Amino acid sequence: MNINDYGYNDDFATSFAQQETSERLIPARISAVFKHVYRVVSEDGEQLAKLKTSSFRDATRVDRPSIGDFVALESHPGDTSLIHEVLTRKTIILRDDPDVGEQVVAANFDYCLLVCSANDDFNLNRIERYLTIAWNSGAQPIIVVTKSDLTDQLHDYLDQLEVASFGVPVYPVDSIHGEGLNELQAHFSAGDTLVLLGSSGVGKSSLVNALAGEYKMKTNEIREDDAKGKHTTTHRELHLLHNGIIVIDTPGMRSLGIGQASTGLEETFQDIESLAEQCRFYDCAHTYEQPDCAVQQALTDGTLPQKHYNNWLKLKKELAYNERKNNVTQLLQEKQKWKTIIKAHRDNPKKRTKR
Ligand SMILES: Nc1nc2c(ncn2[C@@H]2O[C@H](COP(=O)(O)OP(=O)(O)OP(=O)(O)O)[C@@H](O)[C@H]2O)c(=O)[nH]1
Ligand SMILES: [Zn+2]
Repeated sequence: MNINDYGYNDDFATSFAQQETSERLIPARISAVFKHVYRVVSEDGEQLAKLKTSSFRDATRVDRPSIGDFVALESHPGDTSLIHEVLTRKTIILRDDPDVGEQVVAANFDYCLLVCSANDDFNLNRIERYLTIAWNSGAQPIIVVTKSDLTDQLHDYLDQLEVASFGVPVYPVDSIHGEGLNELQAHFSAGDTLVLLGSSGVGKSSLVNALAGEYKMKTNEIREDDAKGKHTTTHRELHLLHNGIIVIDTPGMRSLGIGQASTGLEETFQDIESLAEQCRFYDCAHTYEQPDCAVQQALTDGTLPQKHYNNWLKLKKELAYNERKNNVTQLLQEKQKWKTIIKAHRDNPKKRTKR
């Protein structure tokens, strides 16, 4: 098995070369994430791996490997291998989970496919949300309109997308009969990694199967705890398709908040952002009827669609909320740090504690 087939390239090799260890390590990619164990692929083939405890003792959830990550592996063929380090990520999608906090949904993908279907589910606001996430991830967004065979209004949908996408490529496809697939396929090369963002039922799995030809999405099971004979299944997986394209499949993609995607928001709403720049009021919120506000004027003369503007406001609010929440978290962490320092000082007043 050649790790380059899995998207390993010079950038990751540079990150890998920075290891300072006497052990023999090899580069590997995380191809499945289970509760306490990972599946990795490397020149030694497919194997199970665990975190090397000493390397990840102080690691946050975000520091730990996620699907798509490249890692430095102490390989033990036939036994459980050890992950020493996560190599510098090229792209990333984060998700703030109310139960477990911030975590990495996927890493190191080249393209974000924003999948929507050409039927009643078609929703421009949702596309704008996905665009925001995609721009912020660092990967290139591509919009795929599935089920093109089920509508006679395809051109209407494509027109709407052309306005909203600012040059992001848009591909209509019919995954069942194969229409439009060659055009989409031509966008990718072997070794490219894709993630698909889209609501349940829009046709993500069908699209992957269609792109892959004979490939069928398979389900995976793993025996996690031999002593108790427990089985755990997962959907966090990375697949190498027969045409050399790599697809990350994770349920985390179905409902995503925009997190702190301020860059993504600027890209997605670049028309409003540039209107806002033209606005002559220094700290205008562009939200209420102010006769000379450039944004309000564009709304009035109809050059700025109201729906697009409303979604911008909504996502901006969500962003502001997330940032406030993050500040509170930082504040609490800071407080906790000082508590620890004060306690250490109290327990041992002579010893100076490091901040
Ligand atoms: N006619 C037509 N049907 C499609 C197309 N793509 C998907 N479908 C159908 O839409 C349904 C949902 O497709 P899936 O591929 O399972 O959707 P998904 O996005 O993977 O759904 P989740 O796994 O729930 O996220 C299935 O019945 C597919 O056969 C298409 O291009 N044309
Ligand atoms: Zn204004």
